[in-house]
Amino acid sequence: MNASTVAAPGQVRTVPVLAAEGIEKSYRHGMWPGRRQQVLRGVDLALWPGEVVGLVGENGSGKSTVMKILVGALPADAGTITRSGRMGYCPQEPVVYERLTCDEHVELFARAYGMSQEAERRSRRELYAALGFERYASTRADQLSGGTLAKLNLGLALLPDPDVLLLDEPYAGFDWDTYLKFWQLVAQRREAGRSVLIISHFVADEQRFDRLLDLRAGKAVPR
Ligand SMILES: Nc1ncnc2c1ncn2[C@@H]1O[C@H](COP(=O)(O)OP(=O)(O)OP(=O)(O)O)[C@@H](O)[C@H]1O
Repeated sequence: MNASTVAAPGQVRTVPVLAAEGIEKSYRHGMWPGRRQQVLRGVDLALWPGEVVGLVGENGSGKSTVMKILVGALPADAGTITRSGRMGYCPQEPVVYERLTCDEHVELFARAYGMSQEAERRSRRELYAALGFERYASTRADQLSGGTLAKLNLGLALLPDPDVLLLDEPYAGFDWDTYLKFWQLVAQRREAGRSVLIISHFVADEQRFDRLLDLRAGKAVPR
């Protein structure tokens, strides 16, 4: 697959914001060099502007491994990744600092992203409102519930308005109201031409996705 020439279904001459071709990955287990577990056996996928795609697979099928390779947090054994936009990544386990409040996290991440104070203020207001956790603005991370921590995790990935948002099991800890808010947010991003890749071991609402891929036997198979 060539990221610059392949057209999305129904689209002509668009460039994917993220493309993976022939991704392979194995992990070594134990001390013996021969004991390797081949997890990915040639994963191909492309994410187009304005698309919401689901990558679905059973526990242990390699979803988080794909995600980490896509964001560059883990090297692949073989294959290529092409990225053409700003990436936002929301890992399965929130990476936060226990002693910092939600507001302090936003400040820290906004500075790391190089955002202006005005952009930070606007983005913070929008995210707190969209996910409904403004009342926890001054609460330390170690005092947040699991669901609110998941909202902070998602909010921090969304802060710089990335072209591509990669979410690893994003709604596992959400209550129903937050689940619906989450999908509103995803729909807004799609309308704005942003792309979202969601990985999960289950998909309850297939119609909310533009496409689904099943991760099976180390490959991503269109459903
Ligand atoms: N760092 C590692 N070292 C060795 N094996 C690993 C490592 N990370 C993952 N694995 C193995 O690779 C396989 C795929 O793991 P991965 O976490 O990518 O799957 P997953 O589909 O995200 O699973 P889950 O749905 O349970 O989160 C599993 O068998 C796991 O034990």
